[in-house]
Amino acid sequence: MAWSNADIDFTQKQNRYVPPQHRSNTISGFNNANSYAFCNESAQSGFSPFARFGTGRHGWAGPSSGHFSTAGRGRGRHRGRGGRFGCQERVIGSSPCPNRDAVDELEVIEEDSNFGGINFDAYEDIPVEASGSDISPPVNTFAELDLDEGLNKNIRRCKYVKPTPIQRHAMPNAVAGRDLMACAQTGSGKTAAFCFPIISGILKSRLSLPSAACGGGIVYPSALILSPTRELSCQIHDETKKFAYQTGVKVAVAYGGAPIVNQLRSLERGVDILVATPGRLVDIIKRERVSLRRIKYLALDEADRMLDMGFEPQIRKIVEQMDMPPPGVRQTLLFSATFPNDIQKLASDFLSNYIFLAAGRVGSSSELIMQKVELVQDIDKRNHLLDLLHSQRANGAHGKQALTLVFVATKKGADALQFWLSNKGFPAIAIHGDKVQLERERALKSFKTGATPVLVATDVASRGLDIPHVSHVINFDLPKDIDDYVHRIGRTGRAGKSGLATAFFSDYNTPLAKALVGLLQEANQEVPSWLSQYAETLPSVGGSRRSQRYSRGKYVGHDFRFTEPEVEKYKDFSTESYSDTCYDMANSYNDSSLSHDIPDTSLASSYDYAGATANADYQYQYRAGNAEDGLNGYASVVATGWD
Ligand SMILES: Nc1ncnc2c1ncn2[C@@H]1O[C@H](COP(=O)(O)OP(=O)(O)OP(=O)(O)O)[C@@H](O)[C@H]1O
Repeated sequence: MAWSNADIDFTQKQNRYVPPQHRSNTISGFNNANSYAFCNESAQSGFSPFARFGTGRHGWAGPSSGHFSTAGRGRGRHRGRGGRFGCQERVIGSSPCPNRDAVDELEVIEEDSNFGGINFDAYEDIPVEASGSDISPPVNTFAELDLDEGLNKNIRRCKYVKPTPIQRHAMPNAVAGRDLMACAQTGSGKTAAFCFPIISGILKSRLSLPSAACGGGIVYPSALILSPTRELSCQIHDETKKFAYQTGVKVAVAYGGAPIVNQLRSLERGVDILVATPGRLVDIIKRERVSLRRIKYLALDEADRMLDMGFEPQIRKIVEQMDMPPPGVRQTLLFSATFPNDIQKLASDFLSNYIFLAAGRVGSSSELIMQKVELVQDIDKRNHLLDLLHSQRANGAHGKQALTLVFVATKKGADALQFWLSNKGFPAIAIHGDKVQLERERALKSFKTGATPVLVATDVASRGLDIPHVSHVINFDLPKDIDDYVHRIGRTGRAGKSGLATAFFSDYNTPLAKALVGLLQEANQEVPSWLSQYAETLPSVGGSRRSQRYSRGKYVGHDFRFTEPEVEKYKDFSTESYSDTCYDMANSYNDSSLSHDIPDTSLASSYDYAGATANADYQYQYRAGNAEDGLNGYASVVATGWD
């Protein structure tokens, strides 16, 4: 069902977003989730494809500036956990206990709380922006979606009682057959947001089409879900199988590093939904074991990653040159927690008349994650890490084994740190692109079960992985790109639970300072004064283009179609220009960080270059930069080790 202008209350004025802790009981804005409103002033004068939705009790009061208050973040109704990780650790170069109050007030929602452990209150106040034409209104319950009964049963089995904000908004539109570009914070339920509509659509079309059609040894799946890493594909496969349990919808997975024979065998049994990494998918298509000719649903998880750097040519090949029906014929669903403008632009090639959704600010980190940044020079990092782990061990973790995920820049660094930690009495295991798949799987399993409570990882584990009980993410080496940081810390603070993220900032991370300050402020986190000084006194000498969005004091917060320079081009689509705050055309692509002289500890950059597999098929050079598209900085970057 699409909603019309008549459903919209044009009378509301745009207000600033008021963080939950600053709200009184007086309700401002809209009273319940059934009220929709345009919050930008231009919308009041007539039609606009933009809508913003309140997602909870207080509704969306509409930020005019998009800046969240940097004041305290009390969430009174929850019990505290002061000292869980404590502030007793030695802090090098930063004031001790910079965020003690925040620690004390952090909520702890245990597994056995309502709704399968998800704390929906934590999401209630997240503003959702939707743009596009004929947007379906959000739902408050899964029942409103009119899903297949088998799927509904599985949703209940999974203890999904109520949809998260991104699910409330994305699902009705996806069920209505619309293409989506959807952005929501890490751990906020994006997987189900694209899985449920796909399963439901397949079940509904069952009446007219034979399932998992097979002909001449070739299978013709109806849905393809692509993700950048093997582990993430396995996870999505597991999740999708749970949701499709006993519905007759067949789900299979194909990913590199594992024997292809087994995967082909499982495909032979028929497949409706194929979850895959791009490299292995191309392989099985070339072997003529799978055809994409009947794809009705294409979902890209971590879509910005899939269309960034090394993956984009491969994705383009799969989507445009391998028999897949074109946009408009198939339905395309793109999801991620980050979506820089330049990638949005690229992504629009794969979409048709799509709806853009953003639950929270595009690229923002969850406020459920307490972020600490500490000034630690490279030479001190190991000892500092040890102090943190000792302190954590001393403080205990509610009788549960707290899992700590430590991100480093290089595979060598991961192995070395793992070995060193183990020798120091902290059982650790490493995961990176040089490990064979079996080792990677073992490492993950050992970490998940708590057998090895410290996982040292490169960025291969930074996106999408949903590991319960990861209570602390430590950026031993910070990534160069702020979006990578957002994904890394997003391995904690998931599904409404709180988490802690500590970053070791050294002089080499100077280019990230401004972006980090912006992100911390936006997420209501304490900004150490020394970090502000880095940001202010040392101008950003490069940094990735995405990092620069903060340094310019503006956020990528919106649908790129309606950011200033694009309005002309998309005139037919929108008669209004969007007057809200967050313009950021990615017009500054100079990424000198890629050519920086950087120490060995951060050599590999966030793309785990050295993870390059021997198979040349998996190595893609991003298109050589040219003055026209401004992508000079990305020439010669090889992004591998993911698939
Ligand atoms: N409606 C719901 N009710 C209860 N639990 C949910 C619901 N939706 C998702 N979850 C759970 O929340 C967790 C996080 O979900 P998911 O992995 O889909 O997050 P995500 O947004 O894709 O995160 P990332 O950006 O890191 O990939 C999962 O354990 C999932 O089972």
